[in-house]
Amino acid sequence: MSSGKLIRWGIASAGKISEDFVIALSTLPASDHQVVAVAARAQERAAEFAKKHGIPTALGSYEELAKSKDVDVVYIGVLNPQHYEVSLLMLNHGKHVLCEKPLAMNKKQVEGILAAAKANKRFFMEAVWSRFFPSYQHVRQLIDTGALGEIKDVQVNFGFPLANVDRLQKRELGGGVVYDLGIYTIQVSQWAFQEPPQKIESTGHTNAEGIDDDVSTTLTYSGGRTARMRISSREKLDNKAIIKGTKGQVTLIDFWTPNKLIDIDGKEKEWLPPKGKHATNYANSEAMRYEAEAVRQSILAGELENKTVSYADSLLFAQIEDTIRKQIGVLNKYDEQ
Ligand SMILES: NC(=O)C1=CN([C@@H]2O[C@H](COP(=O)(O)OP(=O)(O)OC[C@H]3O[C@@H](n4cnc5c(N)ncnc54)[C@H](OP(=O)(O)O)[C@@H]3O)[C@@H](O)[C@H]2O)C=CC1
Ligand SMILES: O=C1OC[C@@H](O)[C@H](O)[C@H]1O
Repeated sequence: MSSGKLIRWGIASAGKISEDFVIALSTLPASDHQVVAVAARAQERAAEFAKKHGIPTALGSYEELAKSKDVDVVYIGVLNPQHYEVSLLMLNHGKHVLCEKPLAMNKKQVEGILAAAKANKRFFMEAVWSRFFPSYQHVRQLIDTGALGEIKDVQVNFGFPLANVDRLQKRELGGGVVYDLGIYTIQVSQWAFQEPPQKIESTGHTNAEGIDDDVSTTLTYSGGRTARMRISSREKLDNKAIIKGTKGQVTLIDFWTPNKLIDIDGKEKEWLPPKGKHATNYANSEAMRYEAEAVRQSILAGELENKTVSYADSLLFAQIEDTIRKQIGVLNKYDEQ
């Protein structure tokens, strides 16, 4: 660590979400967060990215980033099938890590990553950024204080027309709507119920390559309470999460990136993150600033995990994803290893 409160980020991949994460960091105080290096599979791409964002070092491999002495924590924005190997690479070189969702291709890989984090005594977190929004923190409070009563039902839909996005549609790129969008609907249900589901029932459709592109799942919790979810890369859905309790309900609007909610009193409540210097590739990515600051706080406190997205959370997310994929018949080579 270079100073009392500064953390120095390295960025693994020069892709879209990596760029958005750097833009989000630029909205935080430079005395707290600095991006010191970016690495890509090709040096030129890293150099172009570094030039645009004023990053001092551009590296032509993730290995060089892992070995860098200037980096405290690595943000991993590579494609899904590479999350496992790049996480291990960084952890085994003593870096703290924030890795994009879905953490890995199955629960077994998640276990391997978490074992490496523990063995190396390094902070590790799956980048489930939604949970760090002020709106999610508000919902947490409503649940924990009993203001919503007993949570009975969660209804959540997440869909966009993403048929032309290769990383969602192609098996070798880690495609599948369960991996890409399902993680969000699962995590919001778990945010509400705070216990593992007792039953998981899914039906789904696949694309011509046999990759899931529209899936409906019901998670049943104790006492017959349910979360009903639909995810789709075929069409736009309402993208809301409605959390109903015995005393009231709350609705997260655009629930994966919710600046807004409809509160228990029926009124809208809004929190807006500041804009960065550049436009982002994905909607509202500046709000990744909340998770970035949580990572800093955890690292400064010497924590290996953050309670908002804990190791146990990531293991359960992966287990639910695995079960859904199995139920709809979308398994892949990682499931056989
Ligand atoms: N939190 C959020 O809101 C979002 C999260 N994501 C997650 O971020 C990750 C990356 O998504 P996104 O940035 O959209 O992806 P990109 O298509 O921008 O690719 C990201 C990086 O992956 C590497 N890559 C690209 N193609 C290949 C390939 N064929 N083989 C191996 N590596 C390849 C490249 O790394 P290099 O630059 O080193 O060449 C590329 O820059 C995914 O895991 C996704 O789930 C995505 C969108 C939003
Ligand atoms: O994380 C994500 O959030 C927004 C979606 O458009 C994208 O496909 C997904 O990766």
